[in-house]
Amino acid sequence: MSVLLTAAQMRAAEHAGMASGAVSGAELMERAGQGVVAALLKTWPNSEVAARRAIVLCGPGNNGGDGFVIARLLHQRDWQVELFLLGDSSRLPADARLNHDRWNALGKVGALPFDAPPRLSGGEGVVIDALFGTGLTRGLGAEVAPILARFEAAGYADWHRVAVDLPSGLCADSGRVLAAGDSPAAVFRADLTVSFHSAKPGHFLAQGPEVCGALEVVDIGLAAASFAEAAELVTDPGLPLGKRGGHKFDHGHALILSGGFGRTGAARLAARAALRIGAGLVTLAVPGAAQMEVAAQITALMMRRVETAEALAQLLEDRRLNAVCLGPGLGIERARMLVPEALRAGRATVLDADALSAFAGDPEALFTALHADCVLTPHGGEFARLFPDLARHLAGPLQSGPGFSRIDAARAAAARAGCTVLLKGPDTVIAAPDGTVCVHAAAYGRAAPWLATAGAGDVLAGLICGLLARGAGAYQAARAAAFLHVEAARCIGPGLIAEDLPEALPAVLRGLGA
Ligand SMILES: NC(=O)C1=CN([C@@H]2O[C@H](COP(=O)(O)OP(=O)(O)OC[C@H]3O[C@@H](n4cnc5c(N)ncnc54)[C@H](OP(=O)(O)O)[C@@H]3O)[C@@H](O)[C@H]2O)[C@@H](O)CC1
Ligand SMILES: [K+]
Repeated sequence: MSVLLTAAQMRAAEHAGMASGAVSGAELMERAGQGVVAALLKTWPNSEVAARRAIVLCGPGNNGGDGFVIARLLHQRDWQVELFLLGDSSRLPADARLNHDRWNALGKVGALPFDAPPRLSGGEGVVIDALFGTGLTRGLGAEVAPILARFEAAGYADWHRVAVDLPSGLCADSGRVLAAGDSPAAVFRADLTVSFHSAKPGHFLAQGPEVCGALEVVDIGLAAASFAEAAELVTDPGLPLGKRGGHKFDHGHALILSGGFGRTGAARLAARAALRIGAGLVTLAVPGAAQMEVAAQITALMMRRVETAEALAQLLEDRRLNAVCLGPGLGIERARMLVPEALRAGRATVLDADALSAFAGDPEALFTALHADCVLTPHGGEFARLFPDLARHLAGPLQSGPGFSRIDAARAAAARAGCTVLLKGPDTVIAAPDGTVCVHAAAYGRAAPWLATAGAGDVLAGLICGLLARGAGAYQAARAAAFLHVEAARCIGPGLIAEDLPEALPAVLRGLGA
């Protein structure tokens, strides 16, 4: 299992490693530098042959210390290296100071901010950003921002940009770019970010993937420390998805509530996803006026007429209906009427879209009715309607680090709601009320930009409902569905529309050995 370590957790892992006597700070720094050089040469093998020139920007802490190691290692490979330090070398922390002195025996230490733009003769090269890593506490102000801006100039267009641990300016915990007062937020825009031991939440959340470029995490010999509160990075479904025989009734019966005439498509998409992910039976609950429309569109799906809360209560007397999904295309009025009744019935329940927005005026009424087997699947806007205070914390400029993150927001929301919350986005966060949390990022090798399409959210809700019907717990169902949703999108690729997602599931499941 991969975990994402915050700056504080990373420091604790480092201290534990050093306190055990297994490794020294200087050794960790040496391995960090070696890891960056190895990743750099793996990414651009030609630069080893052709360019062999680097500008290294070092900051006043241990991130800068890594920069001194990188400069020395590249120098040993006959690279032309120019190095610049922000701050006073006598105030560097011990390991950084050691590596400063080792570099100083080989080459010059220029001062930052520099008077003249550094320029290694001719052609392209590599800029190494070792200004700030996990110790960044505030935005890059008037002293540092112009240094980075210099490398945005046309003369550096062909240069490769490598960030050490994190692009300077990016908050390790939240993936947000820190602001310095009213100045525009500044950040190093990397082509490659090389981090150590474990990825940080900031590599996957918010602006992280956009400014990190590619991400490599290198081993520096720290033992895997376990942090109960660390977020997991989702890289698998986490559930057995195969069917081991049995009758259709052994795989659950999902009930998807549909909206009225002309608004049934979203529920049909959700229902199709629930069926494809293996719910034994799926029934659409439809108002009378939409029955003809739905009947003309379905085959394996079943349909029941549900006009009122009483009709829903009656239907749910059938205990075989073990999972319910409300929201996609439901309509605000119908949601207000049906959601309380569905929650009263105590089934595993997914609430999405209109089922969330219906409670914008009175989120407390929803929180009181929810129970532990529920999953809320808000996107950013719906989240802000139910948790306006948490959304406000996420919005606007971040003035000091470590910053409030989508992990913090989803965790607080789940605790307040008393159920699983899946905060949707390319950086989806799923949190359980006990604080368990994971990040599912459609980023780097798993980017799925075509998933930003109408109806994709309805399919996600249907996948969760289908997995709930099959007996998965709320958190596990949401986690697995987020993974499968992106796998299905990646399976189709460009041109994807929401209808394709359920149809891609057989190939995805086959690929997973289900
Ligand atoms: N943990 C590990 O296992 C390993 C860690 N390693 C490396 O260490 C890095 C963490 O080092 P770190 O803790 O020294 O912090 P770092 O990011 O260098 O910055 C701290 C300095 O910056 C300053 N400062 C902050 N914000 C500022 C601003 N906006 N503008 C100006 N100054 C600002 C801050 O000043 P202060 O806030 O104290 O006033 C302080 O002086 C980590 O990212 C990794 O690269 C590796 O060697 C291998 C093992
Ligand atoms: K950096």
